[in-house]
Amino acid sequence: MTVPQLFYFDLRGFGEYIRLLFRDNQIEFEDIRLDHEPKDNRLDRGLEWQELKKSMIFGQMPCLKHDGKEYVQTGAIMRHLARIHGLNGSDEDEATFLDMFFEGVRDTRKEYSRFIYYDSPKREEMLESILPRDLADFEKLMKVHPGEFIIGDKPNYADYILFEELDVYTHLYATILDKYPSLKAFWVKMWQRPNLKAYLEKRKADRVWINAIEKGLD
Ligand SMILES: N[C@@H](CCC(=O)N[C@@H](CS)C(=O)NCC(=O)O)C(=O)O
Repeated sequence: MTVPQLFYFDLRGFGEYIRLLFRDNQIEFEDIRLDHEPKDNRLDRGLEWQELKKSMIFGQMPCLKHDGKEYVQTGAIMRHLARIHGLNGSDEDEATFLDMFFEGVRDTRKEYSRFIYYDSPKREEMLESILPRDLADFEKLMKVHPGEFIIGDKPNYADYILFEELDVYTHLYATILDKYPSLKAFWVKMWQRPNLKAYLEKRKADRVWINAIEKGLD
């Protein structure tokens, strides 16, 4: 059994959900971060994205390589890891609930990406309309199952995307979670998890980008 290799840019982005899952569960992996700057495409370990892109199944990352196999598409990678590491709930119903959460959070992320890259929606629309609408939905869903996480007392795979995206939104507006007590408690709890804490603090100190530098976020 070899160590899985995660290929992604030197950003948080979609790759961060996978990194958080690995870190929190103390699963050894190689975090291969390619330089995302188009100006000089010299990449980590001499890899060059435009070159590597040609070998990627859909020409994009994240990509997980393990034991001679290649997995792409963020959701597929997360669910693959969820199934093999017991992070997919305890039955079909819970697994589907986690999928609903995952897809819902991704839909919000699509709006965020359009804001970041195309300035449409505008910041005001994100803060005054899109995020309040979506966060209220997540807050409601968060209460369906007892416990501090999406389901019960331990994170499953969808908890990592939820945590990452909530964290990104606090960079947009620091107190954005204050109106959503379950989401805020969850976000605080995740920050305190011992295996994540050290990584998150280092990430903060390293100022790893959240695809938002254009908007002056850090
Ligand atoms: N549907 C894919 C989308 C992946 C994607 O958009 N990857 C972007 C980075 S977040 C990428 O590789 N961009 C570089 C390129 O397209 O050349 C997924 O969910 O993983």
